[in-house]
Amino acid sequence: MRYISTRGEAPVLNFKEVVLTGLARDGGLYLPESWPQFSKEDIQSLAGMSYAEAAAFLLQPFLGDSIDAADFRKMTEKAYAGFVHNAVVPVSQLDSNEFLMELYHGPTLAFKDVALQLLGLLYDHLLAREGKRVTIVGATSGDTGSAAIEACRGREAVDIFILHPKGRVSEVQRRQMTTVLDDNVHNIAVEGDFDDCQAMVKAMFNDHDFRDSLAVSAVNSINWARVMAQIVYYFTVGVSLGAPSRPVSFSVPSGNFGDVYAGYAASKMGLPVEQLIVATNRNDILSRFFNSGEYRKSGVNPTISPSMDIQVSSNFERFLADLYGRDGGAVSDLMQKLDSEGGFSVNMSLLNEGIFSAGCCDEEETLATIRRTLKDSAKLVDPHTAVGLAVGNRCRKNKDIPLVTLSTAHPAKFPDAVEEATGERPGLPKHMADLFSRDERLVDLPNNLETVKSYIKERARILTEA
Ligand SMILES: Cc1ncc(COP(=O)(O)O)c(C=O)c1O
Ligand SMILES: N[C@@H](CCOP(=O)(O)O)C(=O)O
Repeated sequence: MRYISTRGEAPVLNFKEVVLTGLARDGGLYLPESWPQFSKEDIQSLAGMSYAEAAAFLLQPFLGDSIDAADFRKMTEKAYAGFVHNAVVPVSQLDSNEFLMELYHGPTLAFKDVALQLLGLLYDHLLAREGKRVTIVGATSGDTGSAAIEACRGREAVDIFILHPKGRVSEVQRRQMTTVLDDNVHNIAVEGDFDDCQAMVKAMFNDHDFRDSLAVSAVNSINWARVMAQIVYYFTVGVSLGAPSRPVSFSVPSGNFGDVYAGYAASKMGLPVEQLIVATNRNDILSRFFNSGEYRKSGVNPTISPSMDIQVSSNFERFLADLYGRDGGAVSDLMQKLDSEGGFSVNMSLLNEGIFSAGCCDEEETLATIRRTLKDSAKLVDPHTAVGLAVGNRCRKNKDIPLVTLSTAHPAKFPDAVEEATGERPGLPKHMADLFSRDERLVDLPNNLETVKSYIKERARILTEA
């Protein structure tokens, strides 16, 4: 499998290179040159497989000859061994044809673990073989950071620097990151919002001297391996609800457009998907786009679903690349317009035939949905999941087709919102019970690219131990 940049100007890479590279050198994102195809029989065969087996089976075509199949199979087994539920991603039923995909049974209680537990092992495997080291630089609105830190802590070949928007993640999310005291872990609280953090990370990749001297790599969904690993659960859950014999719809709480893009990839690979519903909080650039064709930035508003407080969605560029027939020049022009004019429009006729629908959910509806889900289905959900449930119900076109809402985080990560909605304060699981008494280590830095770069350069072992 070969990987090309959305902007068409960066070198074509193989899987190993794409995992270690992160953002393409032309500022674009890598994506596979073509989508692997799975027949009905292939998809049906997933029914008899464990999650780890299904992951190895579905992801094999993306690896090319970068990783031996038997080695990769061992990696998927190890990656998912730490999930507390044997099914890894179980499904629960809320109503007659409504389901929750429970993505929060990994070590940090959010869907990010599904991909990052595997990515940590991929780094080990690919770096050890060549005796290399990388400096990971990532941005988080709360969940990617802790999942990436958990996956990379203590790894000799990796230093990890995570930027989060100061005061804009939940206290549980912050502590999950800042109480990891391994020497290779660095937490930076930036005076700004998530978009500022993500823009700084991208700027570091676009500074070629900086990225080359530090061997900068990415744990955000700009790294293709992140999106790739997220494709698997659409298939396993789809099959458990009758695919490939009948289609399934998914409602996906969305911010950076990585998770829902993985669902789109699954449909391109052969999974029968009726609807992919993009559910946003009041940071609604994606919902506005799918309903009007206009993609236009506005300021980020803090909400009770803080991990989706995003207005510039990284993976949207991957979707644009497909929308424009992989025309790198057209994608570059649109991304340039986004920078210089704050937005752009696409012709609605390009979107009308697609499987996407979209909507947004305000704070009141989010709280009401948490409350109603507990009352009607005896299930406590987090605010991100509630956004998915509310919008999914509004945008659903056919009630005979199963609707699966992705439950992207455990309610205990957002205890204040859940308590406000229901009066119940969800407790942390045993392995995190002492989270609030652990020591924290982090640094506060201004929203200034050069200051953050200097901080990283002074600490990255690839430079200090050279
Ligand atoms: C709990 C939770 N739900 C939903 C999302 C949105 O996912 P994506 O950024 O892939 O659209 C995030 C952040 O990524 C998240 O942490
Ligand atoms: N919601 C995310 C934001 C980063 O998204 P990513 O999927 O690109 O890593 C978070 O919780 O950090």
